[in-house]
Amino acid sequence: MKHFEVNFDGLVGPTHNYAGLSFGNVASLANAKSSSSPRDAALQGLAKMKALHDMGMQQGVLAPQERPNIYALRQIGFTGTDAEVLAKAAQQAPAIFQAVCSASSMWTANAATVSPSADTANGKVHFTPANLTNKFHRSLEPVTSGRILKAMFSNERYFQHHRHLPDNEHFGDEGAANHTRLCQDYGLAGVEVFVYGRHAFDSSKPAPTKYPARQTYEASEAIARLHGLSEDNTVFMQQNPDVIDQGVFHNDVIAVGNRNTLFYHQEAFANTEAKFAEIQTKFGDDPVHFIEVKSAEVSVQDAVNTYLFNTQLINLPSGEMVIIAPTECQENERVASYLAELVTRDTPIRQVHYFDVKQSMRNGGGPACLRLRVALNDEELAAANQHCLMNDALYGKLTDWVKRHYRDTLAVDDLRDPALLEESRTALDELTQILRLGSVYEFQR
Ligand SMILES: N=C(N)NCCC[C@H](NC(=O)CCC(=O)O)C(=O)O
Repeated sequence: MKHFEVNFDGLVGPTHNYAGLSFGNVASLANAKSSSSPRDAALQGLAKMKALHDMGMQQGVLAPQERPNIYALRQIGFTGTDAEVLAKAAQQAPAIFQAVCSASSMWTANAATVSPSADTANGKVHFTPANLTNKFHRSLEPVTSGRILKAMFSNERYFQHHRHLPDNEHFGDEGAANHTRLCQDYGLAGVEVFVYGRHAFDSSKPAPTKYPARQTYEASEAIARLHGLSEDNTVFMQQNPDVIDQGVFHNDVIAVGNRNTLFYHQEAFANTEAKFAEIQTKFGDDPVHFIEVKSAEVSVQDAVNTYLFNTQLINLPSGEMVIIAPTECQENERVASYLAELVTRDTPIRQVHYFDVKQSMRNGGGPACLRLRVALNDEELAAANQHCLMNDALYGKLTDWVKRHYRDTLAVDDLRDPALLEESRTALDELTQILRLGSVYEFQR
């Protein structure tokens, strides 16, 4: 039996914009109110997916969500036709209106936490959509994320879907952005590492003071319970509260793991030594490569600005491990020279590939934010929705679809245009046919 890690990248939605919605995410606040290009954003994302497919990787696509979210506006009392609801909300509650327009579902590392069948008690692949309660605009995602994931992984013999955790900050869950899995091979039981920012039910424990800790310990524990993980293959680690206060709003902004390698910044975690010892014990006899980047080599600030750790660490079919990095890393002298040197060191990482995902980066979303990892064996892969898997034909269809439906530029003021809602629905209706998802959107139900 063969085993793969399949990366499902989020397709950027037609309303991609910069609204400054994410307190604690430095890029989101810095670029607030700039104009965006939904078309370029979607094409940049597709180019990355196609390039990984061309490298021989299994690559998938995760559909975006319907925005503006009229239903959320109706729920809070705006009435009338869809156009009237939009106009009233834009005028009376502009900040809320911008939040319901966000294309933030593109960052699919926050769509769900996924545990592969090798780790779970019942031998199925488990999915729990993230509730994303810390940000209103993101809390609108989990129901549709769950529907889309079910439409992609519908076979109950192999896949089990859970409801998202209680919609409350005590169970704040940010999905795979705060979860990484170390293993000797994708098909073997691995160690699932959950990284949380604070304890919700114990205020005596350390927590950041300036910016929010989005992921709680209690949420991480709940996911491990739901997925039927055993204590022997689960580790809970706290993120260093000081780095959250420096703009590290998700753990995947400061650490990334793949197979036997954890690439991380010296300041990433609290209680690092004891937790790494636990990871090594649970991992087994083979050594885990803990690749530490020292603050003297790359500062936390440079890591946050360039997303050195929001890189994808992947194994090519040849077995070589490579880093997929944003071009921001190449443009920063210290980070670029660090990476150039890293691949000459005695670690499993052999190459660096740079990608332009600047449209996403301006909202604090690097290559790793844009993808949800799902480790599957060949039977499970065959049971998944094949129309969501990247190949030359799908790439052609999706680039054509983007060019026909997406605007080249979008200013925050354009969001109030009722035509944008219609454009978005027309595009998504066609997309569900291309990806054979069925009626996953409210407007289709
Ligand atoms: N690190 C990972 N895995 N994901 C990045 C998510 C970025 C996203 N930005 C935003 O939602 C900004 C939207 C705006 O400001 O318009 C967030 O903060 O949740």
